[in-house]
Amino acid sequence: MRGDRVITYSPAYTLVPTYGCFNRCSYCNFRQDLGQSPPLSLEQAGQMLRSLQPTPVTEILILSGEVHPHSPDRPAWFQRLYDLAALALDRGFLPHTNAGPLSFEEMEQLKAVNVSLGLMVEQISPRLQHTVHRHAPSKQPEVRLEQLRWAGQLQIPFTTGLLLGLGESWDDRCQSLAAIAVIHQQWNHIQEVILQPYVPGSQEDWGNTPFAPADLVTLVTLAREILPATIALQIPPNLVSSATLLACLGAGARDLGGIGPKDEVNPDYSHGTLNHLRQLLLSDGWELVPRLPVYPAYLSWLSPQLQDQIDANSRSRQ
Ligand SMILES: O=c1nc2n(C[C@H](O)[C@H](O)[C@H](O)CO)c3cc(O)ccc3cc-2c(=O)[nH]1
Ligand SMILES: C[C@H]1O[C@@H](n2cnc3c(N)ncnc32)[C@H](O)[C@@H]1O
Ligand code: MET
Ligand code: SF4
Repeated sequence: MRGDRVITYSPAYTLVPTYGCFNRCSYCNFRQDLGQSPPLSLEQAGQMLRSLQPTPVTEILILSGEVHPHSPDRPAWFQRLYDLAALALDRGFLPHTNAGPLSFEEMEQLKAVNVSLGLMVEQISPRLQHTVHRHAPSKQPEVRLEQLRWAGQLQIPFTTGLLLGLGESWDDRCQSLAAIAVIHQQWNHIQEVILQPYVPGSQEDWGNTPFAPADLVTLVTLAREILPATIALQIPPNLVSSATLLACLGAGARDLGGIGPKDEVNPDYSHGTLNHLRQLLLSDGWELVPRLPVYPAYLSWLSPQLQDQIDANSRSRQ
């Protein structure tokens, strides 16, 4: 059954350095106003990591609200991102950070303590800067695409994706995918593309209609045509029905992303049990298999220290 019937997921736990964010994306269920969210201390993180040590978790997803690039608070905010990733590594986990746009130097520093980094392109249509991203300077398309280029230059295995249902057209979606494909062509660093449907949550003001499930299946088909075959397509299983998930797999999606106790981005939609997912996939002949937050093709890009850590990690979990 192995081979072309395998679907992967990453056993993950999410650490949130801060929910405070200077952007206000209309659809966000995560952010708090700056100063309202006490930062996660290294002591708290250390305790949490200790409690995760006997579990199958390998990935620590570090997902953060953002401080303005020119704010005097930026260096302390960045230092915490760095320290949390270093701590997670030290405790035997593999960090993946998605904290919004970084400077080139910040990205270079995080490469030393993360096995991959991530940033959603979301959509490259500039029209959204006048609607859902009116108060979100970090979501300027050119800023996002520049992040992808810098990650390529730095040889950082990278996760990106589209956020769907923001008011974009089919042409916008295809152009966003094409922009990712063009950048990947130059550096070969995009390991996976997430197709993330907008679903309404209880913490946002926007409350738009959810992205249509049939359109998600169509988009998987289109993405498979636009992106090279080596890039995995990821569908978050907690945001779609069982039937839609199976249809997306049938259309070419091959990964379910990080699965853990809480989806911090969509806290109203918890992941079912792994057993339930495994059974569902099995009913269509798919085998659900854990993976690391770095895809195998990119291991040689990591520092010798990170490679050693991955070796130790796989030995301890055999
Ligand atoms: O549990 C989640 N994991 C999210 N992840 C983690 C993802 O599912 C994987 O665990 C990592 O990409 C590692 O392969 C993201 C990673 C990114 O780089 C960018 C966006 C996301 C979004 C989510 C998300 O909404 N929920
Ligand atoms: C971590 C990533 O999650 C996405 N994101 C933020 N809010 C939502 C939502 N309500 N639904 C789906 N995805 C969302 C953004 O694209 C962000 O970059
Ligand atoms: N703030 C970052 C982004 O939007 C990551 C977390 S979003 C909940 O890209
Ligand atoms: S989606 Fe990310 S950038 Fe936008 S408000 Fe939420 S935390 Fe901030």
